[in-house]
Amino acid sequence: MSIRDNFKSAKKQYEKWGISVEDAFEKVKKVPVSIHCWQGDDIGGFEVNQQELSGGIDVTGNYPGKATTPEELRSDLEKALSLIPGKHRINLHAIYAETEGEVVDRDALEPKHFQNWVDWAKEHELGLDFNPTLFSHPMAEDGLTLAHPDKEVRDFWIRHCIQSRKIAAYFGKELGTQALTNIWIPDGYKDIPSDRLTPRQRLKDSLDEIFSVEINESHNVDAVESKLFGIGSEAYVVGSHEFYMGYALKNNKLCLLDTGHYHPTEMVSNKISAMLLYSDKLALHVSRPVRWDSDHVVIFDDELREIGLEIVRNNALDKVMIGLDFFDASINRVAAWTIGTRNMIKALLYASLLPNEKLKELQEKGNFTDRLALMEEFKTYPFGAIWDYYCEMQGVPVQENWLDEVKTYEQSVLAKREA
Ligand SMILES: C[C@H](O)[C@H](O)[C@@H](O)C(=O)CO
Ligand SMILES: [Mn+2]
Repeated sequence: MSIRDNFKSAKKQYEKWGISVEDAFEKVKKVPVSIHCWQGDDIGGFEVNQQELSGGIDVTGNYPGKATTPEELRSDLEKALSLIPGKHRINLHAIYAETEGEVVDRDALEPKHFQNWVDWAKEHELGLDFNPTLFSHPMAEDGLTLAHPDKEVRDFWIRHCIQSRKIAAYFGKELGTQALTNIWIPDGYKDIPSDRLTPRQRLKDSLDEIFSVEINESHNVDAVESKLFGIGSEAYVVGSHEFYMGYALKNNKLCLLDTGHYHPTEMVSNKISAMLLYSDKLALHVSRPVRWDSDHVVIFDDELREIGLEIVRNNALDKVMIGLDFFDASINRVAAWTIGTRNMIKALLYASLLPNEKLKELQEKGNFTDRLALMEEFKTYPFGAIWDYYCEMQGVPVQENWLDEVKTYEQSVLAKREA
């Protein structure tokens, strides 16, 4: 049977429940996923004085073919994008600036240092998002940045964040699509602090200073990303969830929830509806923590499906800004992007093909037997045939056929790069 024949027969099964597959396609097709550039080079970046990765995050693996220039990274992204259905965004970190061999410190970065990215994004009709990089830098050596006791250090990072927002606003203006600037800082302590309040007070003051600079909101929106712990900040993280949730609500900023930044049994899917009751928008870093914030490639697992469901059934596709954040250097990096991003989109399509209204109704009536039965049965509905047809319609490889393209790219491009 052809992809189309499989699709036609699968579609009938969903239609039994009044589910329009075409409507689901239309809905999902419009959702941009912000694809993080840093999977392509293990968060190395292109600074002239490149520093070791710091900030309590780690990339493991040494798969050959890592991008070492902006051109290589963009070429790898293009390859991945050609295998992913839909139109998406690319998420940059400040360390991906191109300064033509000149040493430009982070607090002096300007939009012009990202002009190549903007030109490339225009050419490929992509939106761009941005992150100031408050790690892998001598000024972040002791693991403290915006909450540092030394005002000179704080001021340096405040300037960097202000510049970052200006860069993102430039992206938004040039590309005609609002950029998201997400601030994540590593600040914390390895061991039990004797004062939790003072660093948090300093972080609050630093953020106030950063956001006191007015930026055109139609070009840029700001988010703050919390974390539970990192390597070297096991006992205390200044920017905890409660800290940023309070800050974001009070100051009209977006909370960014990274799925790897909570206690292992605490699920981001369970937070979305609660947070959307109090803020119009929310941002995500979809990742896969394996026992810790390990940033494994996103797979089509229970939590990803649940995140998709929470976004879809609460009509929040335009309220939740979906970004990815994983980095695996033990596998082909183009494949990593392709797997993780296809899975994210797959989860949204899966969620759009559930009888969500009926399931809500069953819950309201207290009919938990039917609710569970249907939710379980739908897991083995012929979703694969629908997904395959969606990929075909979107002009990207069906099933694992994309892997052949990655292998060809590996042989013809990645394998020729210097180790
Ligand atoms: C590159 C990092 O993953 C990113 O800046 C941050 O979002 C994070 O999740 C740190 O754990
Ligand atoms: Mn993150």
